[in-house]
Amino acid sequence: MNKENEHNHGHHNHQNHETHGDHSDHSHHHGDFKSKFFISLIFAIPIIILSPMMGITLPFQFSFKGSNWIVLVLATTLFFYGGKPFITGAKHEILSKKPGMMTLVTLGISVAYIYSLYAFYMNNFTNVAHTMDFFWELATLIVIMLLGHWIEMNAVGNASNALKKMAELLPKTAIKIISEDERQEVKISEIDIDDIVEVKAGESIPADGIIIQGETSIDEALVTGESKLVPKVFDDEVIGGSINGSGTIRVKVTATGENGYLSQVMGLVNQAQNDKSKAELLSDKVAGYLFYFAVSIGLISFIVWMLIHNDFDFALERLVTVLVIACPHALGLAIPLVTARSTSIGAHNGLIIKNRESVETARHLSYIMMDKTGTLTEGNFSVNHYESFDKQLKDEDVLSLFASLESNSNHPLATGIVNYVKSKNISYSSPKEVNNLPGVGLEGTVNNRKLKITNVTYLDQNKFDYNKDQFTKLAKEGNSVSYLIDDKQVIGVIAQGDKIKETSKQMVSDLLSRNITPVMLTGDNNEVAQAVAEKLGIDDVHSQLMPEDKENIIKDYQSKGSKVMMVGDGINDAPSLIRADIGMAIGAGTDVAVESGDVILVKSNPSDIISFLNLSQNTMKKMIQNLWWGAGYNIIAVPLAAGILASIGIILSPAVGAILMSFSTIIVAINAFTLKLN
Ligand SMILES: Nc1ncnc2c1ncn2[C@@H]1O[C@H](COP(=O)(O)OP(=O)(O)OP(=O)(O)O)[C@@H](O)[C@H]1O
Ligand SMILES: [Cu+]
Ligand SMILES: [Mg+2]
Repeated sequence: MNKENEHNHGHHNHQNHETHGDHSDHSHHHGDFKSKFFISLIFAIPIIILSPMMGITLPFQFSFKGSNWIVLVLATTLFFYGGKPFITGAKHEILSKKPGMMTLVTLGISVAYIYSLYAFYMNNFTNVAHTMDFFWELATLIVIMLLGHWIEMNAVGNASNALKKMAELLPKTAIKIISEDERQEVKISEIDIDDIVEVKAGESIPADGIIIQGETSIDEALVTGESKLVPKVFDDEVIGGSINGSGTIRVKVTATGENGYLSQVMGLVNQAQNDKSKAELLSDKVAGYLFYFAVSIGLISFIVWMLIHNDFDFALERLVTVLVIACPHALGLAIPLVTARSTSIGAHNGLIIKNRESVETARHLSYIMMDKTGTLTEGNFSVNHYESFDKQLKDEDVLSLFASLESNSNHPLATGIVNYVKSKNISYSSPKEVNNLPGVGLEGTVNNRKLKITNVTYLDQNKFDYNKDQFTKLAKEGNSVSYLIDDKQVIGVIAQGDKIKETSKQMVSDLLSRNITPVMLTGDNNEVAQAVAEKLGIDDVHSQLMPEDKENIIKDYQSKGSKVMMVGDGINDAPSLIRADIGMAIGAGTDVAVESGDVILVKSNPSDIISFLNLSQNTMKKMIQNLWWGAGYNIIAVPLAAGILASIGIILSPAVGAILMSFSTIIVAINAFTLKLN
């Protein structure tokens, strides 16, 4: 149930292209960080030069009488101006009761600022021994924080602007054919379904449609990932956003705007980026803990250093460094960046990942169940034998009856028969009162005769007489065999063969080498199922299944604790696609299957099953690496910042802490960006 709900909202998400997930909350500071960085830098330089404490590193001093006042004014301005994005961010976090990165940074710079005010007061208005102020530390800290966050934002932008790139695939205008000698350039938004548009060589296709004139080859890299020209002729489908090769074509538009293929994919990618996956919820949690961890370690190290050295300045510096270094910025981006990248790599390679959890589940799979027709085989049936058993009917008459009854069905067997009959120029009529018999065939009235087309299971169950030897022979040759019956007897037979997809065999052996057991689930007869399974190397075969059997088999395997993926294309596969831990729909299949799937294979190519497993494996690897770079590094960084190695001279200043914290984010972004499919 739960799962179905998820799917539903997946289909209404095209409106929210504007909305963004939590993690991009601060992306509107993007420009902010940049200009604030440069202006803050200008403020920081005199602060650093005029700060007396810089004497440690500089052999001479620039300070003069009264210069400390200049430092105070500049630093105060810098704190409020440069620190503003962090302070505002912290306010948001505290109001929503989720103290995190911004709160840590704000705590860090506030402690530094307030303490410096105190030092300033002590130095200028009391006779107490010299107290070190922190203004130059504050200045460098703010400047580096701004720089770091600006670079981070850029990196994040690059990793997640796949959507923008996709949107740019569609041209802005199109040439609409109004009449034979009138054409008009119109905006893309003004194209309607059934309009005819002309696409010249080298131009992008403005909308999904069917070629009604001309021939060409088209670069469909947006679905296939590879820039390869696919030949297209009359009646072939074209996808909006793909690029026309050498010929001029006229296209009758079948889908525009939000219904177009590209928009749908963009909607899915967008949704995937906004939904929180389990890994992401985990990283949010860790980020929350990190706040408390940093504050407690910071305070503890402050107290410990006070007890050891009784040096307030030193202790305070350690506190600030801890707060700064623990800024979980990287963590907030660790998972979303990887998923954004993974989803868009998928989409560009014909793998549409509707439910992102499937990427996380994929590594636990023990079984992949596959429907036969359309999944492992082409689903283009040729007719190998047909015969009449009724003396009144010629073989061709039986063939015509088969075609008549099948003519309204879009089952692959039906399409095979109708195409064959059309190619032989045999006429057929329209059926009446057609009724699908799931897992069996169909019934209906043709020329006032009540007829059924069924498989052998039905004949056996209902005790019809038929030629069993002939059946065994046809089936052993790899044929799906269907019978035509009236209420009393079998009046004809048709045997249809299908070709195994080229990449099926490789896919099966790849699965086996990954220790995933391939299982075939088919409604077809045992003999054909065995023949196909043997050719492919599949040992676990379930045949002559009724649609509900597939779901039950999946439940069965699941009840033993296994994770199961189902790959299918038919209406009858929809329940099992939903039932399975991952439902993978073949893109060329029925809409119902596609709606029920968590993942869609646009190219209908079995080798993409392996690509999906690879992508998911690589994605998980990157996520785990990123969790370490985003949070795990604190195991080392925080104690260092707290001064645990001070005894051997390793002490981090707050500014160095800030540099390290930015590094971690940049590493996380680069790591996500280098995610590959294979
Ligand atoms: N329109 C039809 N014409 C003829 N036979 C049909 C038709 N629809 C279903 N059948 C019969 O029912 C059986 C099961 O069909 P179904 O579409 O449920 O198969 P399936 O479980 O998807 O298996 P697969 O796709 O692997 O062949 C078919 O093998 C066929 O014998
Ligand atoms: Cu940060
Ligand atoms: Mg099927």
